[in-house]
Amino acid sequence: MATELEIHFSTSSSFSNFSILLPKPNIFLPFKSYTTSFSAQIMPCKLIFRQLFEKESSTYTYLLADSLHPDKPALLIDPVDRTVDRDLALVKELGLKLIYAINTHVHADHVTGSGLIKTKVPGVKSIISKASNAKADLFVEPGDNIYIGDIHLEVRATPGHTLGCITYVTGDGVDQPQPRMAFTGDALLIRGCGRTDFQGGSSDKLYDSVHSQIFTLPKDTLVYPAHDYKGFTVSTVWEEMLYNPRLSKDKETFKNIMQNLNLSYPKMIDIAVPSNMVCGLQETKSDF
Ligand SMILES: N[C@@H](CCC(=O)N[C@@H](CSS)C(=O)NCC(=O)O)C(=O)O
Repeated sequence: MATELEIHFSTSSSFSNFSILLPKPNIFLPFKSYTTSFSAQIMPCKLIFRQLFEKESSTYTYLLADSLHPDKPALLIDPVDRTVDRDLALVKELGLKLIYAINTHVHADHVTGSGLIKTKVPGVKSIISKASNAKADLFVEPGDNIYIGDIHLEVRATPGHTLGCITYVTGDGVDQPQPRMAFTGDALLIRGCGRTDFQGGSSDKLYDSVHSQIFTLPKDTLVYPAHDYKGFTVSTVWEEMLYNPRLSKDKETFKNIMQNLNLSYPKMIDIAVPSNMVCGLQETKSDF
């Protein structure tokens, strides 16, 4: 089986990371460099990270894996049923072992791919919050950690878009990806946030969730949402605290903005919600 030489470069002045994958057996040479020249400082950079897009619902799925672990364990955050084959092909191509298919919440606009993934890759466990009341193999609560090899995601409760919304944040520690990364689902979008008009939504709760659980993270924490409708891919806690047109305001102004969004219901809501309550398997045989 082909293995990869993975070289990571990062600059001290920006948040960007990029990697070059070369076909070489079993050798990892991680570097950290500043500006254009290699520095003597060599730091392990373990994370394989990919942001994947599903265009009909404008949903982001995230692939994370520990490249230094012999098994290369991986997880997918918010997979979509329509793009499961693409995502699994990537997992295979990169030589990863998928262990978890996890959701930030019960989606209303598309069907989760986690149930379908379980039928295609035996052994994968689906994960959702206990507060969602949805079915899955494993349920997480605030303070829990999800491990893939030596990398972990911390579970933070961020209700408000739905009752059971959670944000997954990469661990706090020198051996964890730097800067930290927050997978905010629909709680915090880039220059926006999830609507609060169904599924137990509450603008009051959403404001408190984002301010207490996300805006308290280090300012350089990268914000990766579940959707973007304008072409943005990533933001930071600092940027959203300053420039989010809803959540940078005081709570009363925020509640007023949310009350007057006047959005039409997602086209797929009547199919997506019941299906996602059973891990996306309503149409096929559920194993729960
Ligand atoms: N038009 C889309 C649904 C768009 C939408 O309502 N998005 C949700 C997240 S998915 S439930 C949302 O919270 N949007 C916030 C906003 O400010 O746009 C469809 O028909 O699927």
